[in-house]
Amino acid sequence: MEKLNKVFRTAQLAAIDKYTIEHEPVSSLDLMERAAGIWTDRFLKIFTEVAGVVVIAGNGNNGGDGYAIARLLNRRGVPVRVFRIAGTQDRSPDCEANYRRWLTRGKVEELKQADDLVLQKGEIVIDAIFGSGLNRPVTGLAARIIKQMNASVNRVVAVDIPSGLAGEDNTWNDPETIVCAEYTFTFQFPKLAFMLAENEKYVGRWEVLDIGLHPEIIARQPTDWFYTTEDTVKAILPPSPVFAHKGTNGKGLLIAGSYGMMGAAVLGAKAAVRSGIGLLYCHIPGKGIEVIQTTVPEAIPDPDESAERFSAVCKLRDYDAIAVGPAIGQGPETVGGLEKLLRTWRGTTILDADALNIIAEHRELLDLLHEGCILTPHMKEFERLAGKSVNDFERLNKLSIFANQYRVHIVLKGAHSVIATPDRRLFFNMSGNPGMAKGGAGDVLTGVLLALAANKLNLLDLLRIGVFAHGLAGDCVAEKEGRRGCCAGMIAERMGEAWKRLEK
Ligand SMILES: NC(=O)C1=CN([C@@H]2O[C@H](COP(=O)(O)OP(=O)(O)OC[C@H]3O[C@@H](n4cnc5c(N)ncnc54)[C@H](OP(=O)(O)O)[C@@H]3O)[C@@H](O)[C@H]2O)[C@H](O)CC1
Ligand SMILES: [K+]
Repeated sequence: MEKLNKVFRTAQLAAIDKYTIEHEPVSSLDLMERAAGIWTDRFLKIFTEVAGVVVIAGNGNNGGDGYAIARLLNRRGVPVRVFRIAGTQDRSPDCEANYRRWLTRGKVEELKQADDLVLQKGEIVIDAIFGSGLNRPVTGLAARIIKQMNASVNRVVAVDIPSGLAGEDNTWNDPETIVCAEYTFTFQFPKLAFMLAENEKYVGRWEVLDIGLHPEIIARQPTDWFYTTEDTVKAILPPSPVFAHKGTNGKGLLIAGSYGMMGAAVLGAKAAVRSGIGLLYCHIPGKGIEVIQTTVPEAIPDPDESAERFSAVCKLRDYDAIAVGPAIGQGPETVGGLEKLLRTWRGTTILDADALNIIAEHRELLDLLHEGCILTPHMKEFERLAGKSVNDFERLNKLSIFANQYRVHIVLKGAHSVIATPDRRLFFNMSGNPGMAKGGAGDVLTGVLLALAANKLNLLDLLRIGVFAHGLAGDCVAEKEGRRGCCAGMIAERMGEAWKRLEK
């Protein structure tokens, strides 16, 4: 059964805690103890040589976690120093309880000014000032202390969320007063802010720790944000049919390439034939036949009447899906060809690269989009379609509005590629690595998606599967060759390895 990996708004977390406390049942103090224990175990697994830690604790429950973590680390033999920020308000009840428990083992030093935070070489700072309860930008002494932490060379590890970072929208925030952590161990759910590239400098590497919040409330709480992991894909990937023949595995058409730009067609075709398509037709400019035949012999060339570019698909066979766009250019004949295709073909249509650039320039074509359309822009292509955004969070909003307005599915490609559905849900992808940020990687994705669409998977499933598998293939390349050496051709080559890992 598919496990829905949900991302909740931080405002929903208190209700999830409350339900767990009442229905498990468990006291809130014991829940905090459990969370701190799991956090401490994971911290010591990742940070194996810890000379000492400095916990900076706030007054809310994030601070409570901090005091509990201090005690648990101290019990495991780690030298611990604990600081609190002078002049702040009363501690929450669970924070107070853990503050007192800590005082039985050590002292709490007060930071009256930022300079009081003097860190020893090798000490790791554990940031437990603010967690998911942050509701305004950090100011005053706490802000100065955060700046001091960020200026130090010591490693910083955040409890739940870097202090000062809001879980979702940071448009109103002061970037100078957010902790820049090297690692964040977060409780139960990733926060939406972790998915946005602009917050990477604060969150660092992050991991979700399962602290056993109640499954009933997790299932019941509504959200329109989800994330896709290997488990998700394994659960939704249909098994290969035992009695398959090339007809049952679907027939797809890839419209790609122009004279001198045939690489995109080759990459897309290679990826498609390695992703389970039964029959792949490649619509390429007349002069491109030899290129395709020599590089992807599995593909059937469907040459355009034009020797140099895409102008029209003369014969629409009984395709199950069509992908159009990689390196087709934006000349007038090609614009005409795309328009005709959108008017005559209403099946699953993957629109990428130049197809999107053409639509952005010829906005009347937007009206030809239909529910079978999948748009796969990278950030710049999306901006051409929907306008500039002040930050990643605003772009995410624009993405979901655009998908809803035109009733299409969109994959916004990036570090955590995100799928937007017509009903305004967002699905963040968890595979892939920075080594994939290379020319041609998008063409490979188009080929993968075409193969899955030809297999007649529903659009949301095929996108979650395809985007994840593409990222996984990139991870397979990076594991063997390193990130620097990763290139699009290698990702296409390794699709088979990714599929093997995902198939049951
Ligand atoms: N289920 C879980 O994930 C668990 C999480 N735990 C931990 O609990 C925190 C959330 O704790 P909470 O007490 O709700 O919030 P904080 O610790 O983040 O903040 C405390 C208070 O600070 C005030 N606040 C907010 N913003 C600012 C600011 N910019 N400057 C100063 N003060 C600020 C605010 O109070 P106000 O009355 O002043 O508005 C906050 O209430 C979570 O992150 C986890 O670490 C549990 O330990 C286990 C279960
Ligand atoms: K924190």
